[in-house]
Amino acid sequence: MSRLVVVSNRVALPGESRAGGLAVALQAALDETGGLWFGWSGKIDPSHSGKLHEQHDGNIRYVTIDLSRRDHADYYNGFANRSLWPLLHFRVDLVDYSRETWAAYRRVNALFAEKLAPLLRDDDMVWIHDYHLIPLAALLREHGVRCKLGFFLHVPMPSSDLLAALPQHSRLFEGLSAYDLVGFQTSRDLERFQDYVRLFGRGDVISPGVLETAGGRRLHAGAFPISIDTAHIAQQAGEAVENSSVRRLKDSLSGRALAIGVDRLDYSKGLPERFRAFARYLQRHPQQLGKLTYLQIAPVSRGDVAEYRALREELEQLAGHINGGHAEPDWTPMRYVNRNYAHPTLTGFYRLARVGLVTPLRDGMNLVAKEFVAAQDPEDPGVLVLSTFAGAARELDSALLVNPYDLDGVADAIATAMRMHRDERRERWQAMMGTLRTHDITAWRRDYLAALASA
Ligand SMILES: O=P(O)(O)OC[C@H]1O[C@H](O[C@H]2O[C@H](CO)[C@@H](O)[C@H](O)[C@H]2O)[C@H](O)[C@@H](O)[C@@H]1O
Ligand SMILES: O=c1ccn([C@@H]2O[C@H](COP(=O)(O)OP(=O)(O)O)[C@@H](O)[C@H]2O)c(=O)[nH]1
Repeated sequence: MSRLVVVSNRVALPGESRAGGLAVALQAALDETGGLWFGWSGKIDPSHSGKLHEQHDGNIRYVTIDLSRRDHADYYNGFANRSLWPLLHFRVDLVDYSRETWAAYRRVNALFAEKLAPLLRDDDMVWIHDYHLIPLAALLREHGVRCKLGFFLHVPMPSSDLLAALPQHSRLFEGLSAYDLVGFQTSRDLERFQDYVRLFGRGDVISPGVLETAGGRRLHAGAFPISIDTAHIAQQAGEAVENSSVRRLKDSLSGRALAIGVDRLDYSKGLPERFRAFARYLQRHPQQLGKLTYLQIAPVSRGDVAEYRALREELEQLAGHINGGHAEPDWTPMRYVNRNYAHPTLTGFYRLARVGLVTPLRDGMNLVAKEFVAAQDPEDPGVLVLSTFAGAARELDSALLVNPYDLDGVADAIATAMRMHRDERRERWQAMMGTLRTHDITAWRRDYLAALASA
Protein backbone atom coordinates (compact mmCIF):
# COMPACT_ATOMS: atom_id res chain seq x y z
CA MET A 1 0.00 0.00 0.00
CA SER A 2 1.26 3.49 -0.82
CA ARG A 3 2.30 5.78 1.98
CA LEU A 4 0.02 8.79 2.56
CA VAL A 5 1.83 12.13 2.63
CA VAL A 6 -0.32 15.07 3.72
CA VAL A 7 0.93 18.60 3.10
CA SER A 8 -0.79 21.65 4.59
CA ASN A 9 0.15 25.04 5.88
CA ARG A 10 -1.50 24.27 9.24
CA VAL A 11 -0.36 21.11 11.02
CA ALA A 12 -1.95 19.80 14.25
CA LEU A 13 1.18 18.82 16.16
CA PRO A 14 0.77 16.25 18.95
CA GLY A 15 -0.78 17.82 22.03
CA GLU A 16 -1.91 20.98 20.21
CA SER A 17 -5.55 22.03 20.36
CA ARG A 18 -6.50 24.91 18.10
CA ALA A 19 -9.62 25.96 16.25
CA GLY A 20 -9.65 25.18 12.54
CA GLY A 21 -11.41 22.46 10.58
CA LEU A 22 -8.56 21.54 8.25
CA ALA A 23 -6.23 20.43 11.04
CA VAL A 24 -9.05 18.69 12.94
CA ALA A 25 -10.08 16.71 9.84
CA LEU A 26 -6.58 15.82 8.65
CA GLN A 27 -5.63 14.63 12.11
CA ALA A 28 -8.64 12.29 12.09
CA ALA A 29 -7.79 11.05 8.57
CA LEU A 30 -4.10 10.41 9.35
CA ASP A 31 -4.95 8.69 12.66
CA GLU A 32 -6.50 5.92 10.57
CA THR A 33 -3.82 5.39 7.95
CA GLY A 34 -0.61 6.75 9.43
CA GLY A 35 1.87 8.49 7.14
CA LEU A 36 3.80 11.73 6.89
CA TRP A 37 2.38 15.19 7.64
CA PHE A 38 4.46 18.07 6.30
CA GLY A 39 3.81 21.78 6.84
CA TRP A 40 4.44 24.93 8.82
CA SER A 41 5.40 24.43 12.47
CA GLY A 42 3.25 27.39 13.53
CA LYS A 43 6.46 29.12 14.71
CA ILE A 44 8.52 32.04 13.49
CA ASP A 45 12.27 31.62 13.23
CA PRO A 46 14.05 34.98 13.14
CA SER A 47 17.28 33.25 12.00
CA HIS A 48 15.59 31.83 8.79
CA SER A 49 17.54 28.61 9.26
CA GLY A 50 15.09 26.56 7.14
CA LYS A 51 15.76 23.66 9.52
CA LEU A 52 13.19 20.84 9.57
CA HIS A 53 11.69 19.64 12.85
CA GLU A 54 10.66 16.05 13.13
CA GLN A 55 8.52 14.18 15.64
CA HIS A 56 6.50 10.97 15.74
CA ASP A 57 3.20 10.13 17.35
CA GLY A 58 1.88 6.61 16.82
CA ASN A 59 2.10 5.89 13.10
CA ILE A 60 2.28 9.55 12.07
CA ARG A 61 5.59 11.25 11.29
CA TYR A 62 5.41 15.05 11.50
CA VAL A 63 7.95 17.11 9.60
CA THR A 64 7.57 20.87 9.96
CA ILE A 65 9.39 24.02 9.04
CA ASP A 66 9.40 27.47 10.69
CA LEU A 67 8.65 30.62 8.72
CA SER A 68 10.82 33.71 8.77
CA ARG A 69 9.16 36.81 10.20
CA ARG A 70 8.91 38.29 6.72
CA ASP A 71 7.38 35.16 5.18
CA HIS A 72 4.88 34.92 8.02
CA ALA A 73 3.86 38.51 7.35
CA ASP A 74 3.84 38.39 3.55
CA TYR A 75 2.93 34.79 2.71
CA TYR A 76 0.59 33.76 5.58
CA ASN A 77 -0.89 37.04 6.81
CA GLY A 78 -0.33 38.65 3.41
CA PHE A 79 -1.08 36.80 0.17
CA ALA A 80 -2.82 33.78 1.78
CA ASN A 81 -4.99 35.62 4.28
CA ARG A 82 -5.36 39.13 2.81
CA SER A 83 -5.56 38.27 -0.91
CA LEU A 84 -6.74 34.70 -1.36
CA TRP A 85 -8.93 34.25 1.72
CA PRO A 86 -11.22 37.23 1.01
CA LEU A 87 -11.24 36.50 -2.73
CA LEU A 88 -12.25 32.88 -2.23
CA HIS A 89 -14.97 33.97 0.21
CA PHE A 90 -16.48 36.33 -2.39
CA ARG A 91 -15.12 39.44 -0.59
CA VAL A 92 -13.30 41.19 -3.43
CA ASP A 93 -13.81 44.43 -1.47
CA LEU A 94 -11.37 43.15 1.18
CA VAL A 95 -8.70 41.83 -1.19
CA ASP A 96 -5.35 43.47 -0.54
CA TYR A 97 -2.90 42.52 -3.28
CA SER A 98 0.72 43.49 -3.70
CA ARG A 99 3.51 42.11 -5.84
CA GLU A 100 5.60 41.77 -2.71
CA THR A 101 3.16 39.38 -0.98
CA TRP A 102 2.65 37.44 -4.23
CA ALA A 103 6.44 36.98 -4.42
CA ALA A 104 6.50 35.79 -0.80
CA TYR A 105 3.73 33.27 -1.56
CA ARG A 106 5.76 31.80 -4.42
CA ARG A 107 8.95 31.89 -2.31
CA VAL A 108 7.39 29.88 0.53
CA ASN A 109 5.89 27.37 -1.90
CA ALA A 110 9.35 26.98 -3.45
CA LEU A 111 10.84 26.44 0.02
CA PHE A 112 8.21 23.77 0.81
CA ALA A 113 9.00 22.02 -2.51
CA GLU A 114 12.75 22.10 -1.90
CA LYS A 115 12.40 20.62 1.60
CA LEU A 116 9.68 18.10 0.81
CA ALA A 117 10.97 16.65 -2.48
CA PRO A 118 13.86 14.66 -0.92
CA LEU A 119 11.44 13.05 1.56
CA LEU A 120 9.17 11.60 -1.16
CA ARG A 121 9.15 8.14 -2.74
CA ASP A 122 7.79 7.29 -6.18
CA ASP A 123 4.90 5.22 -4.81
CA ASP A 124 3.70 7.84 -2.28
CA MET A 125 0.26 9.41 -2.53
CA VAL A 126 0.83 13.09 -1.83
CA TRP A 127 -2.25 15.05 -0.77
CA ILE A 128 -1.74 18.82 -0.72
CA HIS A 129 -4.26 21.02 1.05
CA ASP A 130 -5.72 24.43 0.57
CA TYR A 131 -5.17 27.81 -0.95
CA HIS A 132 -1.80 28.40 0.71
CA LEU A 133 -0.15 25.75 -1.48
CA ILE A 134 -1.71 25.92 -4.97
CA PRO A 135 1.69 26.16 -6.82
CA LEU A 136 3.29 23.30 -4.88
CA ALA A 137 2.63 20.46 -7.36
CA ALA A 138 4.28 22.27 -10.28
CA LEU A 139 7.29 23.10 -8.09
CA LEU A 140 7.60 19.50 -6.85
CA ARG A 141 7.55 18.27 -10.46
CA GLU A 142 10.47 20.64 -11.19
CA HIS A 143 12.36 18.75 -8.45
CA GLY A 144 11.74 15.47 -10.30
CA VAL A 145 8.90 14.23 -8.08
CA ARG A 146 6.96 11.55 -9.99
CA CYS A 147 4.36 10.24 -7.54
CA LYS A 148 0.63 11.01 -7.60
CA LEU A 149 -0.14 14.55 -6.45
CA GLY A 150 -3.62 15.51 -5.32
CA PHE A 151 -5.02 18.84 -4.16
CA PHE A 152 -8.03 19.64 -2.00
CA LEU A 153 -9.51 23.12 -1.63
CA HIS A 154 -11.14 23.56 1.79
CA VAL A 155 -12.65 26.96 1.03
CA PRO A 156 -15.25 27.94 -1.59
CA MET A 157 -14.40 28.36 -5.26
CA PRO A 158 -16.12 31.64 -6.20
CA SER A 159 -17.45 32.56 -9.60
CA SER A 160 -14.88 33.12 -12.30
CA ASP A 161 -15.58 36.84 -12.71
CA LEU A 162 -14.52 37.35 -9.12
CA LEU A 163 -11.41 35.18 -9.53
CA ALA A 164 -10.43 37.21 -12.57
CA ALA A 165 -10.18 40.31 -10.37
CA LEU A 166 -6.98 38.95 -8.84
CA PRO A 167 -3.86 40.15 -10.63
CA GLN A 168 -1.86 37.01 -11.53
CA HIS A 169 -4.98 34.82 -11.40
CA SER A 170 -3.92 32.99 -14.58
CA ARG A 171 -0.49 32.12 -13.25
CA LEU A 172 -1.93 31.07 -9.92
CA PHE A 173 -4.77 28.86 -11.11
CA GLU A 174 -2.74 27.37 -13.99
CA GLY A 175 -0.76 25.80 -11.15
CA LEU A 176 -3.68 23.46 -10.52
CA SER A 177 -3.07 21.72 -13.82
CA ALA A 178 0.07 20.08 -12.38
CA TYR A 179 -2.09 17.96 -10.03
CA ASP A 180 -3.59 14.59 -10.91
CA LEU A 181 -6.79 15.33 -9.01
CA VAL A 182 -8.28 18.57 -7.69
CA GLY A 183 -10.97 18.16 -5.02
CA PHE A 184 -13.63 20.64 -3.91
CA GLN A 185 -16.09 20.65 -1.04
CA THR A 186 -19.29 20.76 -3.12
CA SER A 187 -20.49 20.22 -6.67
CA ARG A 188 -21.19 24.00 -6.91
CA ASP A 189 -17.51 24.70 -6.24
CA LEU A 190 -16.58 22.17 -8.91
CA GLU A 191 -18.96 23.75 -11.42
CA ARG A 192 -17.54 27.21 -10.79
CA PHE A 193 -14.01 25.88 -11.26
CA GLN A 194 -15.01 24.30 -14.57
CA ASP A 195 -16.49 27.64 -15.66
CA TYR A 196 -13.23 29.35 -14.78
CA VAL A 197 -11.18 26.83 -16.79
CA ARG A 198 -13.42 27.37 -19.84
CA LEU A 199 -13.85 31.14 -19.58
CA PHE A 200 -10.47 32.34 -18.31
CA GLY A 201 -8.15 29.33 -18.27
CA ARG A 202 -8.09 28.57 -22.04
CA GLY A 203 -9.02 24.98 -21.21
CA ASP A 204 -11.98 22.72 -21.87
CA VAL A 205 -14.41 20.57 -19.94
CA ILE A 206 -14.40 17.18 -21.66
CA SER A 207 -16.99 15.71 -19.32
CA PRO A 208 -18.01 16.67 -15.78
CA GLY A 209 -14.89 16.25 -13.67
CA VAL A 210 -12.53 15.69 -16.62
CA LEU A 211 -10.78 18.81 -17.92
CA GLU A 212 -8.23 19.58 -20.56
CA THR A 213 -5.92 22.37 -19.51
CA ALA A 214 -4.39 25.08 -21.71
CA GLY A 215 -1.22 22.98 -21.99
CA GLY A 216 -3.24 19.99 -23.26
CA ARG A 217 -2.88 18.06 -19.99
CA ARG A 218 -5.82 16.03 -18.68
CA LEU A 219 -6.91 16.97 -15.17
CA HIS A 220 -9.47 15.22 -12.98
CA ALA A 221 -11.61 17.22 -10.57
CA GLY A 222 -14.40 16.24 -8.21
CA ALA A 223 -16.52 17.13 -5.19
CA PHE A 224 -15.55 15.41 -1.94
CA PRO A 225 -17.42 16.98 1.00
CA ILE A 226 -15.20 16.82 4.07
CA SER A 227 -16.68 15.40 7.25
CA ILE A 228 -16.10 14.44 10.87
CA ASP A 229 -15.46 11.32 12.91
CA THR A 230 -19.18 10.98 13.56
CA ALA A 231 -19.14 7.94 15.85
CA HIS A 232 -16.31 9.34 17.95
CA ILE A 233 -17.99 12.73 18.42
CA ALA A 234 -21.30 11.12 19.34
CA GLN A 235 -19.56 8.97 21.93
CA GLN A 236 -17.49 11.87 23.26
CA ALA A 237 -20.59 14.03 23.65
CA GLY A 238 -22.42 11.25 25.49
CA GLU A 239 -19.54 11.01 27.95
CA ALA A 240 -19.17 14.77 28.38
CA VAL A 241 -21.71 15.01 31.20
CA GLU A 242 -18.75 14.08 33.40
CA ASN A 243 -16.72 17.07 32.14
CA SER A 244 -16.52 19.80 34.80
CA SER A 245 -16.75 22.72 32.31
CA VAL A 246 -19.86 21.15 30.81
CA ARG A 247 -21.41 20.66 34.24
CA ARG A 248 -20.61 24.25 35.21
CA LEU A 249 -22.20 25.58 32.02
CA LYS A 250 -25.31 23.50 32.62
CA ASP A 251 -25.66 24.70 36.23
CA SER A 252 -25.14 28.31 35.20
CA LEU A 253 -28.12 28.22 32.82
CA SER A 254 -30.59 27.78 35.74
CA GLY A 255 -32.91 25.71 33.56
CA ARG A 256 -32.88 28.13 30.59
CA ALA A 257 -32.35 26.84 27.06
CA LEU A 258 -28.94 27.35 25.41
CA ALA A 259 -28.15 28.56 21.89
CA ILE A 260 -24.52 28.00 20.88
CA GLY A 261 -22.22 29.33 18.16
CA VAL A 262 -18.61 28.12 17.75
CA ASP A 263 -16.50 29.90 15.13
CA ARG A 264 -13.01 31.20 14.61
CA LEU A 265 -13.23 34.97 14.88
CA ASP A 266 -13.38 35.44 11.11
CA TYR A 267 -15.43 37.79 8.93
CA SER A 268 -16.53 34.86 6.75
CA LYS A 269 -18.49 33.44 9.69
CA GLY A 270 -21.11 36.21 9.71
CA LEU A 271 -20.78 36.98 13.42
CA PRO A 272 -21.92 40.63 13.42
CA GLU A 273 -24.96 39.62 11.37
CA ARG A 274 -25.63 36.74 13.80
CA PHE A 275 -25.36 39.02 16.85
CA ARG A 276 -27.78 41.46 15.22
CA ALA A 277 -30.13 38.62 14.32
CA PHE A 278 -30.10 37.53 17.96
CA ALA A 279 -30.99 41.07 19.02
CA ARG A 280 -33.78 40.99 16.44
CA TYR A 281 -35.00 37.70 17.95
CA LEU A 282 -35.22 39.36 21.36
CA GLN A 283 -37.29 42.19 19.84
CA ARG A 284 -39.54 40.10 17.62
CA HIS A 285 -40.28 37.34 20.13
CA PRO A 286 -40.86 39.05 23.49
CA GLN A 287 -42.80 36.03 24.78
CA GLN A 288 -39.49 34.09 24.72
CA LEU A 289 -37.52 36.74 26.65
CA GLY A 290 -35.51 35.22 29.47
CA LYS A 291 -35.97 31.67 28.16
CA LEU A 292 -32.82 31.37 26.04
CA THR A 293 -29.15 32.22 26.66
CA TYR A 294 -26.83 32.52 23.65
CA LEU A 295 -23.21 31.42 24.12
CA GLN A 296 -20.82 32.45 21.36
CA ILE A 297 -17.36 30.87 21.46
CA ALA A 298 -15.04 32.73 19.10
CA PRO A 299 -11.31 32.05 19.53
CA VAL A 300 -9.15 34.78 18.05
CA SER A 301 -7.80 33.84 14.62
CA ARG A 302 -5.19 35.58 12.42
CA GLY A 303 -5.05 38.32 15.02
CA ASP A 304 -2.22 40.21 13.23
CA VAL A 305 -4.47 41.00 10.27
CA ALA A 306 -6.20 44.39 10.43
CA GLU A 307 -9.63 43.16 9.25
CA TYR A 308 -9.69 40.54 12.01
CA ARG A 309 -8.76 43.07 14.68
CA ALA A 310 -11.50 45.42 13.48
CA LEU A 311 -14.01 42.56 13.60
CA ARG A 312 -13.04 41.79 17.18
CA GLU A 313 -13.72 45.38 18.23
CA GLU A 314 -17.04 45.41 16.40
CA LEU A 315 -18.18 42.21 18.13
CA GLU A 316 -17.19 43.46 21.57
CA GLN A 317 -19.28 46.57 21.03
CA LEU A 318 -22.25 44.64 19.69
CA ALA A 319 -22.24 42.09 22.53
CA GLY A 320 -22.07 44.91 25.10
CA HIS A 321 -24.86 46.78 23.35
CA ILE A 322 -27.16 43.74 23.17
CA ASN A 323 -26.65 42.83 26.81
CA GLY A 324 -26.94 46.45 27.90
CA GLY A 325 -30.29 46.75 26.14
CA HIS A 326 -31.87 43.45 27.16
CA ALA A 327 -30.25 41.99 30.29
CA GLU A 328 -32.18 41.57 33.51
CA PRO A 329 -30.59 41.46 36.97
CA ASP A 330 -30.87 37.65 36.87
CA TRP A 331 -30.35 37.01 33.11
CA THR A 332 -27.71 37.99 30.56
CA PRO A 333 -28.97 37.19 27.04
CA MET A 334 -25.57 36.55 25.48
CA ARG A 335 -22.17 35.32 26.62
CA TYR A 336 -19.26 36.04 24.34
CA VAL A 337 -16.03 34.10 24.92
CA ASN A 338 -12.77 34.43 22.95
CA ARG A 339 -11.23 31.24 24.35
CA ASN A 340 -10.42 28.05 22.45
CA TYR A 341 -11.94 24.82 23.84
CA ALA A 342 -10.78 21.24 23.27
CA HIS A 343 -13.19 18.82 21.61
CA PRO A 344 -14.20 16.82 24.72
CA THR A 345 -15.58 20.04 26.22
CA LEU A 346 -17.00 21.49 23.00
CA THR A 347 -18.99 18.35 22.19
CA GLY A 348 -20.51 18.48 25.69
CA PHE A 349 -21.47 22.14 25.13
CA TYR A 350 -23.12 21.24 21.80
CA ARG A 351 -25.13 18.50 23.49
CA LEU A 352 -26.47 20.90 26.11
CA ALA A 353 -27.73 23.30 23.45
CA ARG A 354 -31.29 23.54 22.20
CA VAL A 355 -30.16 25.64 19.22
CA GLY A 356 -26.93 25.50 17.16
CA LEU A 357 -26.24 28.73 15.27
CA VAL A 358 -24.07 28.27 12.18
CA THR A 359 -24.67 31.27 9.94
CA PRO A 360 -21.55 32.02 7.87
CA LEU A 361 -21.76 34.42 4.94
CA ARG A 362 -19.59 31.90 3.03
CA ASP A 363 -17.91 28.74 4.26
CA GLY A 364 -16.19 25.92 2.40
CA MET A 365 -17.87 23.29 4.59
CA ASN A 366 -18.18 24.21 8.31
CA LEU A 367 -17.39 21.21 10.46
CA VAL A 368 -19.00 22.80 13.52
CA ALA A 369 -22.42 22.26 11.88
CA LYS A 370 -21.67 18.56 11.50
CA GLU A 371 -20.19 18.24 15.00
CA PHE A 372 -23.27 19.92 16.50
CA VAL A 373 -25.54 17.33 14.91
CA ALA A 374 -23.33 14.36 15.84
CA ALA A 375 -23.17 15.50 19.48
CA GLN A 376 -26.93 15.63 20.10
CA ASP A 377 -28.87 13.38 22.44
CA PRO A 378 -30.85 11.10 20.07
CA GLU A 379 -33.87 11.22 22.39
CA ASP A 380 -33.98 14.99 22.76
CA PRO A 381 -31.87 16.60 20.03
CA GLY A 382 -31.29 20.30 19.55
CA VAL A 383 -32.05 22.16 16.33
CA LEU A 384 -29.42 23.35 13.85
CA VAL A 385 -29.97 26.79 12.29
CA LEU A 386 -27.72 26.71 9.24
CA SER A 387 -26.74 29.22 6.56
CA THR A 388 -27.43 28.14 3.01
CA PHE A 389 -23.98 29.58 2.20
CA ALA A 390 -22.10 26.93 4.19
CA GLY A 391 -20.96 23.91 2.17
CA ALA A 392 -22.54 21.78 4.92
CA ALA A 393 -26.04 22.96 3.96
CA ARG A 394 -25.98 20.69 0.92
CA GLU A 395 -25.89 17.56 3.09
CA LEU A 396 -27.62 18.91 6.22
CA ASP A 397 -30.77 20.00 4.45
CA SER A 398 -33.01 18.98 7.37
CA ALA A 399 -31.58 21.85 9.40
CA LEU A 400 -33.53 25.13 9.57
CA LEU A 401 -31.85 26.71 6.56
CA VAL A 402 -31.49 30.49 6.66
CA ASN A 403 -30.07 33.37 4.67
CA PRO A 404 -27.61 35.01 7.12
CA TYR A 405 -28.27 38.45 5.61
CA ASP A 406 -31.99 38.12 6.45
CA LEU A 407 -31.87 39.08 10.13
CA ASP A 408 -35.64 38.67 10.59
CA GLY A 409 -35.43 35.21 9.03
CA VAL A 410 -32.61 34.13 11.36
CA ALA A 411 -34.46 35.64 14.34
CA ASP A 412 -37.61 33.70 13.46
CA ALA A 413 -35.64 30.47 12.93
CA ILE A 414 -34.30 30.77 16.50
CA ALA A 415 -37.85 31.19 17.79
CA THR A 416 -39.03 28.23 15.69
CA ALA A 417 -36.21 26.08 17.05
CA MET A 418 -37.26 27.02 20.59
CA ARG A 419 -40.88 26.00 19.92
CA MET A 420 -40.19 22.87 17.89
CA HIS A 421 -41.71 19.68 19.27
CA ARG A 422 -39.56 16.75 20.12
CA ASP A 423 -40.96 14.55 17.31
CA GLU A 424 -40.00 17.06 14.63
CA ARG A 425 -36.59 17.62 16.20
CA ARG A 426 -35.94 13.89 16.21
CA GLU A 427 -37.10 13.47 12.63
CA ARG A 428 -34.83 16.24 11.37
CA TRP A 429 -31.92 15.01 13.47
CA GLN A 430 -32.25 11.39 12.30
CA ALA A 431 -32.16 12.47 8.65
CA MET A 432 -28.97 14.49 9.19
CA MET A 433 -27.32 11.90 11.43
CA GLY A 434 -28.01 9.19 8.82
CA THR A 435 -26.02 11.23 6.30
CA LEU A 436 -23.19 11.89 8.74
CA ARG A 437 -22.90 8.23 9.70
CA THR A 438 -22.34 7.24 6.06
CA HIS A 439 -20.40 10.30 4.97
CA ASP A 440 -17.89 10.52 7.79
CA ILE A 441 -14.20 11.40 7.75
CA THR A 442 -13.23 7.84 6.77
CA ALA A 443 -15.48 7.97 3.71
CA TRP A 444 -14.02 11.36 2.75
CA ARG A 445 -10.44 10.13 2.88
CA ARG A 446 -11.26 6.81 1.20
CA ASP A 447 -13.25 8.39 -1.66
CA TYR A 448 -10.64 11.05 -2.33
CA LEU A 449 -7.65 8.68 -2.26
CA ALA A 450 -9.44 6.12 -4.41
CA ALA A 451 -10.13 8.83 -6.99
CA LEU A 452 -6.50 9.99 -6.82
CA ALA A 453 -5.22 6.44 -7.26
CA SER A 454 -7.25 6.01 -10.43
CA ALA A 455 -6.80 9.56 -11.79
O1 LIG B 1 -4.91 27.78 9.81
P1 LIG B 1 -5.66 29.03 10.22
O2 LIG B 1 -5.24 30.24 9.44
O3 LIG B 1 -5.61 29.21 11.71
O4 LIG B 1 -7.21 28.82 9.86
C1 LIG B 1 -7.92 27.63 10.18
C2 LIG B 1 -8.41 26.91 8.93
O5 LIG B 1 -9.47 27.70 8.37
C3 LIG B 1 -9.99 27.25 7.12
O6 LIG B 1 -10.75 26.06 7.28
C4 LIG B 1 -11.49 25.48 6.21
O7 LIG B 1 -11.45 24.08 6.29
C5 LIG B 1 -12.52 23.42 6.96
C6 LIG B 1 -12.29 21.91 6.79
O8 LIG B 1 -12.35 21.55 5.43
C7 LIG B 1 -13.85 23.84 6.38
O9 LIG B 1 -14.92 23.16 7.06
C8 LIG B 1 -14.01 25.34 6.52
O10 LIG B 1 -15.21 25.73 5.87
C9 LIG B 1 -12.84 26.09 5.91
O11 LIG B 1 -12.94 27.45 6.29
C10 LIG B 1 -8.86 27.12 6.13
O12 LIG B 1 -9.36 26.70 4.87
C11 LIG B 1 -7.76 26.19 6.63
O13 LIG B 1 -6.68 26.16 5.71
C12 LIG B 1 -7.25 26.75 7.95
O14 LIG B 1 -6.28 25.86 8.50
O1 LIG C 1 -12.72 26.61 20.57
C1 LIG C 1 -12.75 25.93 19.55
C2 LIG C 1 -13.41 26.36 18.37
C3 LIG C 1 -13.40 25.52 17.26
N1 LIG C 1 -12.76 24.32 17.32
C4 LIG C 1 -12.80 23.41 16.16
O2 LIG C 1 -12.35 24.07 14.99
C5 LIG C 1 -12.98 23.47 13.87
C6 LIG C 1 -13.59 24.57 13.02
O3 LIG C 1 -13.82 24.04 11.76
P1 LIG C 1 -14.85 24.63 10.73
O4 LIG C 1 -14.82 23.75 9.56
O5 LIG C 1 -16.19 24.81 11.37
O6 LIG C 1 -14.32 26.10 10.36
P2 LIG C 1 -12.86 26.70 10.09
O7 LIG C 1 -12.40 27.28 11.38
O8 LIG C 1 -12.00 25.58 9.63
O9 LIG C 1 -13.08 27.75 9.06
C7 LIG C 1 -14.05 22.50 14.39
O10 LIG C 1 -13.57 21.18 14.35
C8 LIG C 1 -14.21 22.97 15.83
O11 LIG C 1 -14.62 21.97 16.74
C9 LIG C 1 -12.11 23.90 18.45
O12 LIG C 1 -11.54 22.81 18.48
N2 LIG C 1 -12.12 24.72 19.54
